[in-house]
Amino acid sequence: MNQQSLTVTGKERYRSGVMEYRKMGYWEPDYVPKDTDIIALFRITPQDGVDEIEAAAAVAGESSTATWTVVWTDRLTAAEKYRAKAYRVDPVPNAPGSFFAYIAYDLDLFEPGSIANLTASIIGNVFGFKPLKALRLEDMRLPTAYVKTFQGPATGIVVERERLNCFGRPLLGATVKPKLGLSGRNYGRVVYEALKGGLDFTKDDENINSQPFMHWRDRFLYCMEAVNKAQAATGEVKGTYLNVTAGTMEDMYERAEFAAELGSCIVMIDLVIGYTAIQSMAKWARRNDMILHLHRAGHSTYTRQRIHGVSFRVIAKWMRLAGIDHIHAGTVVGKLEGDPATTRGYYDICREDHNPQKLEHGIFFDQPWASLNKMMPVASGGIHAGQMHQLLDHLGEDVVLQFGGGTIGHPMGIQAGATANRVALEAMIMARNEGRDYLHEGPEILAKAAQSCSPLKAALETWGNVAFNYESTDAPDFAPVASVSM
Ligand SMILES: O=C(COP(=O)(O)O)[C@H](O)[C@H](O)COP(=O)(O)O
Ligand SMILES: [Mg+2]
Repeated sequence: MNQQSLTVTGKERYRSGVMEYRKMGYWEPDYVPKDTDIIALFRITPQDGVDEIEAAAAVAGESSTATWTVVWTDRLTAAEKYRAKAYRVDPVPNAPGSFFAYIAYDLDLFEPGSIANLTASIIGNVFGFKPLKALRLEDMRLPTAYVKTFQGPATGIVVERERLNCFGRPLLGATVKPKLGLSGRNYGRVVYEALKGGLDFTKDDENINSQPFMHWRDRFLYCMEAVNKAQAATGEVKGTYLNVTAGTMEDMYERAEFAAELGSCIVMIDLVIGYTAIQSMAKWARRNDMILHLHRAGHSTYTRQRIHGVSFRVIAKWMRLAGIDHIHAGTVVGKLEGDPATTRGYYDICREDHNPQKLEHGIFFDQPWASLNKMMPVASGGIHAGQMHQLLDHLGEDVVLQFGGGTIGHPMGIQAGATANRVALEAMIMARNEGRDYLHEGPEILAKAAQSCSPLKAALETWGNVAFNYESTDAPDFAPVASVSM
């Protein structure tokens, strides 16, 4: 592999016509990234006959200053500085035809505090570029100087726990089911039963907005009545994520304001509303002392395949910058995609002050978070009480465990479903706190707790053996290798 600089200099560089990207200055193997540079790691799969260095240089070019031909107007700018620089290309181990390309971008290329601006460069035109068969954004290093231009999570894990008065255990939630079709009053009944039975939160599903069968105001009114009644009945702080996703920003603000007026401690949005709308809602949430929950609806359309799209670890980083408090981050054991090591990487991005490089979890760079609040990961999608030991082991304590079908589908009713989950969780936390090997003794711990809790007994009988054992499509297909330090 040619690791020499090929950049053409002097008068020749600006001769009109087409010049390879690597000759235009987008391939600089000697470049040492500055502390303030943004670094992107792409997995590139060039078309047959396109060499990897040219492909990497093209990605650097098309995601920064270049077009397909030489333009003399470059000379009116600090072009050497503004050009993104591909500085390292490694073959992906065990994946012939794929390469990791490291590209550094000067901080000046980006507007402070704007995910929209960042993404317009990094995942803009370049993903449709013909010389590439496929392109995947695997990871990014966001420098402190850039991180500090964002607000970060509106509330954060510490303050969320203080507001909820809940410490030392994962939070418990449930998604109201069926996803669509319930009237406001029946919907509120589901919320009340689930909260009264022992959950901390219930939530709207991603596609509940304001449909003919239940307009949003009805939902909010019945849900908050249920929250207030459940709080009075249990003496605990409860919440329900009111989904304020709507067709316009104005509608979302109107819904969020009504939620605040009714005393809700949390509102919810879907990833599909877009980065700018997400940032606006995060600012609103900070101004209004509101926890902001994000459902990642839509992400699998571009995060799931190893060779093309954007890794969810990058989306998680962008969302921490943008100001989300809760983010769906996978369950490992549930019904949706989730390789254990890769998922662990996502959770670390949400919850650590600083992420050290950890290739085995898909973390390619040291990532400082520069005092931005932490995001609470949410585990949701096909989980049930019988998996409590595995969930605690994989996901830790600062997480919302969210059982939709696994609460509402309980044979003895919704309250019983909630109680089964609360008892299973508390039994597991007690075992952990007593120093027991709860992962291996898990089934035994649950069986013992079920002896004095008939809802848990019924949950284990109904779902105890349900598992979703499929091969992951997003586990690394390469053995992690020690990387060269930058
Ligand atoms: O409705 C559910 C889960 O319902 P149930 O608990 O009945 O399966 C959520 O939309 C998924 O969590 C989304 O997936 P993810 O959290 O992975 O984004
Ligand atoms: Mg859902």
